[in-house]
Amino acid sequence: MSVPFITVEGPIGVGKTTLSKAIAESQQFHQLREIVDENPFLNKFYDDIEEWSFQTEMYFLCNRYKQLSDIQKKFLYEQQPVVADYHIFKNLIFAKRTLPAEEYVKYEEIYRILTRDMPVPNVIIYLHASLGTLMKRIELRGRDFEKNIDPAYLQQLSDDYEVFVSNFEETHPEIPVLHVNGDEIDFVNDAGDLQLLLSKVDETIRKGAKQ
Ligand SMILES: Nc1ncnc2c1ncn2[C@@H]1O[C@H](COP(=O)(O)OP(=O)(O)O)[C@@H](O)[C@H]1O
Ligand SMILES: Nc1nc2c(ncn2[C@H]2C[C@H](O)[C@@H](COP(=O)(O)O)O2)c(=O)[nH]1
Repeated sequence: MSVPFITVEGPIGVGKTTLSKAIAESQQFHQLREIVDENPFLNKFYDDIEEWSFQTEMYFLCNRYKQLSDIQKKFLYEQQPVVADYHIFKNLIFAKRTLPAEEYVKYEEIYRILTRDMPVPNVIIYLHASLGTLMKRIELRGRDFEKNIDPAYLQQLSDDYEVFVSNFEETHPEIPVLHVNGDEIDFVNDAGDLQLLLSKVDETIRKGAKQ
């Protein structure tokens, strides 16, 4: 049995951080949260994606590399379960969308080198929702730099996630992926929905831990 390492994935604002916190609390797992507000390029990125994409993607990649290396040493090697609000593959989804092709090729090489010995999750929870729901939640969260987020960019990323996750499931059949429709399940305001979801997560963790 391997120690549970769960990642919650999905497009911007879908509820990854919120759900991973709920899982961490109910299962007594360590919660790994991605660093967003500290990213010095994100503000500028949303003003001019073309100009700032390389710095932004490299920052996210280096930061996640460091976080996951630490998690491996301090938690997973010690048999302590972890739930993260991202899978490192999200770097490729964003970078493919934001970098010019020739830069993406270089970026992907660096990504492969850095992630070669990164811990691999044994369960993925994939949250998805309609554009309307994502926009509402981003507004609710109220981050300044996301105020003028382009709905087309958000929709493209959502579509990219669908394609990526479907390919991932084909290439990694041993890793269970729990799909959650965020339009239908309100795990923030409906305690019944939350309990139902947590029990499905629990079932999926059991499946994943047998790998
Ligand atoms: N299932 C849900 N139902 C209602 N509100 C939600 C739901 N999931 C998240 N939210 C709200 O949407 C906002 C964005 O959630 P967050 O967890 O930060 O998303 P992410 O980490 O995917 O970007 C937060 O204000 C959160 O309370
Ligand atoms: N260009 C990139 N932007 C990213 C990446 N990871 C996150 N982000 C942005 C998207 C949101 O504005 C904010 C928080 O992300 P959530 O998915 O947690 O809402 O940061 C990335 O790799 N590249």
